[in-house]
Amino acid sequence: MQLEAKNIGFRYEGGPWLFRGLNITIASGEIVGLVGPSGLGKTTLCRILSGYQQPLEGSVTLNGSAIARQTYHPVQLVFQHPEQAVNPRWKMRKVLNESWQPDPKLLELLGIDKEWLNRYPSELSGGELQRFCVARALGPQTRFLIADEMTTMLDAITQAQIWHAVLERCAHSEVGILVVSHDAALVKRLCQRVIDLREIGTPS
Ligand SMILES: Nc1ncnc2c1ncn2[C@@H]1O[C@H](COP(=O)(O)OP(=O)(O)OP(=O)(O)O)[C@@H](O)[C@H]1O
Repeated sequence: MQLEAKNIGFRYEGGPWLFRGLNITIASGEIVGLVGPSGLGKTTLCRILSGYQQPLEGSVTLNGSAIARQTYHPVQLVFQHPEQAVNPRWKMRKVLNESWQPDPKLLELLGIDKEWLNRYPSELSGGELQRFCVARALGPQTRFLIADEMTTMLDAITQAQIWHAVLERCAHSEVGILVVSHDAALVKRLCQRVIDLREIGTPS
């Protein structure tokens, strides 16, 4: 299976083109890095790949077909700020089970304490909350994971634990991963190949 962005272009209203004619392909089971200086459009590209934003030009397809918008999205995005990704009025049990019921083994792998399920998001640390966002994104229908600075805010131990869990799960189900990070060492350690946005986006 392939996630493919073809000839995509995007600009925010009134702003310059962030990229045009951009092509990127990720295959099942592949771990690809995406790097580039701040403000170039990495997060915007992640939002386009995962269906949160529509490109102004070009298309994003899965095995050549458009991705249905109404159903569980096979391209899941986890970004840097988990507190912005959850409903503050829901307890964590409801947040966790929003789109699928993660199995106990995954919760254990991610170090999710059962006691946290009865708390509200504001009663958890950023690292604890991010574990839930990762679990939520790894449903059986997930084919690609877009990790946009997913562990940037976290300490080294939490970062290692989360990536260990993600790599194990994704390898098992051949989920392809796009790792967006300013941490060059992390990208080098995790990724089979690395794309520099400066080399694929050609604003004009
Ligand atoms: N909703 C928006 N409306 C207008 N401009 C925006 C919006 N979101 C982002 N931008 C602008 O688009 C550009 C690209 O932003 P984006 O967050 O995609 O970059 P980035 O490469 O991910 O940056 P960083 O590495 O700092 O996270 C920036 O100049 C930003 O100010």
